[in-house]
Amino acid sequence: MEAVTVKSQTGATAQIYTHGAHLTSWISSSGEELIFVSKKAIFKPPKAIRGGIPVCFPQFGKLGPLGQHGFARNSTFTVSSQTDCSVTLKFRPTPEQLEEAKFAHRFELAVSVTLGTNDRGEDTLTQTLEATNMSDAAFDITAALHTYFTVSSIDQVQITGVDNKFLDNTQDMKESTSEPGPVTFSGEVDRIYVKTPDNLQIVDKGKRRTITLHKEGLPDAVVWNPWAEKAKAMADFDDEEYKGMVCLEPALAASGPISLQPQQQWHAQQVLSVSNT
Ligand SMILES: O=P(O)(O)OC[C@H]1O[C@H](O)[C@H](O)[C@@H](O)[C@@H]1O
Repeated sequence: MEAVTVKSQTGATAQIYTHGAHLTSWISSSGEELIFVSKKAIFKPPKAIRGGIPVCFPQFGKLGPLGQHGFARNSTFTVSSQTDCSVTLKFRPTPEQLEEAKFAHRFELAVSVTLGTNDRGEDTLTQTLEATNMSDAAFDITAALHTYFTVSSIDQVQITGVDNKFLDNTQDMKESTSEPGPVTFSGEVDRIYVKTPDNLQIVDKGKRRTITLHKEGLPDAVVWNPWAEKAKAMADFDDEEYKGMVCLEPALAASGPISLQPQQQWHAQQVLSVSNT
């Protein structure tokens, strides 16, 4: 499978597969891998790669009639432009792909990844989505950047920025509440936090590292760790790997869908930055 590598001026790198415009690695300028990919991941289309950043589009999860997380992550993109530190990949489904996905509308989805630094000198990764409705009727979209972060140990991790109310996907999206304060992990977590602030953090005490996730156009945030039982049930995920990963996914999920009118464009992005504490 074809992949592109981009490099920042400070030596950070990222790898993006054309299959799904799927980012599978982001190595900081100090040489740390920040993204989790399962050692059992299957690199064979149309299967989505387990880990990295699957692009969920035009549907998040089961929030619509399509297959889980839509079909962009199962489809091959083409590289439309590239520089040393940036790449843009595009996907325009063919009539056959639309038929197979049972989706009636033509669209183009562009995914860009750009590496840089912010004004504090921290490594940044900016990932943008730009969708254009190329059909003559409106259609509904939900979406997510399903980001798998690698962590020292899940019991050393806290997610801050979300409040304590969420929809619990382990209980049919029941409205639930946790203790106030950061999210911690001691069992399966599969939650949609609706309309969160746009800055969220993954605080990894074990690695003494904080990743800040700034999102735009993606009002919700999904937090996921499958824990032991679900890990065992996934063929492309090793039984113990849940201890070394967490997903924090900026999403247009429960706040959606958005109706995209003919010729209308929709933009969204996440900017990840990393600091050592
Ligand atoms: O197995 P996948 O289709 O890649 O989905 C992996 C996970 O994605 C999201 O985080 C959902 O909230 C979970 O319910 C789902 O299990």
